Amino acid sequence: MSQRFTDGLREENRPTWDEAVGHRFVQELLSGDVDDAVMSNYLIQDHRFLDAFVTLLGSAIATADTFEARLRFGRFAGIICSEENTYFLRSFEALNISEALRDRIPDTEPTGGFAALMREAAHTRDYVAILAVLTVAEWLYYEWARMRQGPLPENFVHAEWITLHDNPAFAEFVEFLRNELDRLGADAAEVARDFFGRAVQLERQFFDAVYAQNDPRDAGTPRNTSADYAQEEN
Ligand SMILES: Cc1ncc(C[n+]2csc(CCO)c2C)c(N)n1
Repeated sequence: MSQRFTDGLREENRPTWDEAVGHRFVQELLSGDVDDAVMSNYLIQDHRFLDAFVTLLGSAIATADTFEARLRFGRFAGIICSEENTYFLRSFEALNISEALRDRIPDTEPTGGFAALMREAAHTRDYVAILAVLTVAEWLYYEWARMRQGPLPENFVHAEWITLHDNPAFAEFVEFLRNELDRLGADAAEVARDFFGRAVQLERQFFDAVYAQNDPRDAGTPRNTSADYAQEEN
């Protein structure tokens, strides 16, 4: 049997893919040991990621070449715009992160890079480019979430972020995305490889960035001397 097109894409990006799936953040999340400051950094940035992601999903709804695919994207958009958003809001409350504080935290470079990539893919109006980015974002998360061997962490902030990406409905959606990209990608391989590869790089950088920052809950206090917050003085 010949290799799936999406398996080939992953193989081309294997080292970076594995660095993301096996990232320190993932390991600490699965064992329930992520520091609150790190989790806060992650969730603040990821909540913004979601905004551009929903834009990308909208473009998938608009460009899909079958009614069946359009319906699946539509149902998925419904879930993300409801349950997932409340997860973020409940987590921000548990971590004591107010909306005002979130507003003071700038985007990290990977957050900005991801938003730009997703907007670029959406703007192409090319279903293959859109699928390539969506597939990385979903498949890579499914791969790390299903690596868990021990019990779920007790903290809901950790546990729910794992179960959101490790459940039968999500697995089925990942399989659907891969099938779509398998079906259409080979005839537009350059576009698929370009967007897929850039998305994998950004996934790894996104995890790296959460360890490169201060505790966001210190934003605006003297300890945080980053020029990123200089605007606050004005
Ligand atoms: C940087 C980053 N990459 C991928 C995902 C995964 N993801 C984004 S939206 C969505 C759908 C519902 O969970 C999923 C799985 C993420 N959260 N953050």
